[in-house]
Amino acid sequence: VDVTAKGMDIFGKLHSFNAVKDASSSKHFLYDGTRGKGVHTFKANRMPETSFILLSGLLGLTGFEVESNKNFFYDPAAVSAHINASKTFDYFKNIHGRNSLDNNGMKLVSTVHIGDKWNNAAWNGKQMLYGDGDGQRMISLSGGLDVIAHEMTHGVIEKTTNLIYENESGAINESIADIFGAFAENKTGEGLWLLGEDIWTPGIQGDALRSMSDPGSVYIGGYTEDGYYPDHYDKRYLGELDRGGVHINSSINNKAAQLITDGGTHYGVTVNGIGKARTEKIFYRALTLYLTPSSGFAEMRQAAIQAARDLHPDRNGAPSLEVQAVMAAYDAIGVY
Ligand SMILES: Cc1cccc(C(=O)O)c1OC(=O)C1CC1
Ligand SMILES: [Zn+2]
Repeated sequence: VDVTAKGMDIFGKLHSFNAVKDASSSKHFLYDGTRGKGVHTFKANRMPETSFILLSGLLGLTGFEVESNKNFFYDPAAVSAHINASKTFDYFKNIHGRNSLDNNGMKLVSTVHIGDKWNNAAWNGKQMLYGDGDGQRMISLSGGLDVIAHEMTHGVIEKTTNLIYENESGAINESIADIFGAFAENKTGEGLWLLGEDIWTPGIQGDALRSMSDPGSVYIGGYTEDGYYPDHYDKRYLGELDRGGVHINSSINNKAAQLITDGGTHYGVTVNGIGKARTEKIFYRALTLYLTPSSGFAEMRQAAIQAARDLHPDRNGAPSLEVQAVMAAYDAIGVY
């Protein structure tokens, strides 16, 4: 039976959400049967991430049902994961007409409290996994809507283009996940372009895991020449760490997405922005129609231009403002 349940998220905010009451008992489950084939959130009781990922892959282990007291859930990390998975489901449904990750209502399974102070979140090919963070560098990752939408977008990518998760195609994979992570969170102001800001270093304000608008403002140490995330193709990381820099070079394409949206001048190239509503449709169409598993930066440029041209055709032989913005943005990051 679908009931309305309540619970606090990791920031102490109270939410009402759909849950299910077991017909034969008064037990409630964090299962929302109203979105696709369901949004179901579990807990892993700090099972080591290696064994959880192994058992999840081998036996389809998802963890344990989250306890409730009648219809009140008192596991904030689980409530956060449940709320944010529902919000991301709604984003893909309402904005892109996509019914869950596989466009066939696929059940959204999340498991929180994986590992001990695990500073990670991951999509393991079947579900979302969240660590609690160590409390210094990160807090419970399920509290970041952009993190959750990032993980779920890895699921969408797998079910569509399935960009190979290494080197340039891996960087495009990561960038697409950041782009829809940011757009699903849909914050106004600077927060829009920050990733993980809500769950990153609780002791420091204004910083984040990554910045899409100013990648070079985030220090990552010895991975890159100057120790900062790259904001131009000529500054890309060419080593083999991080599977060929998938979380590093993603910042280059992230900058292009931010320029297409907001406009701006980058390395002397000026882009006239076209706003979020048109940019997110261009990237969704590029992902689902034009990218291929081995697509790198050059193919990303062509896919975005083609998607923009489909949605905003040339007029009297001249490219539309949207196509011009895409071309200029990729010029600005040095991808021709
Ligand atoms: C925190 C984290 C660690 C390792 C991999 C990922 C991953 O999913 O690639 C990850 O999640 C993110 O990057 C989200 C956006 C903040
Ligand atoms: Zn990722």
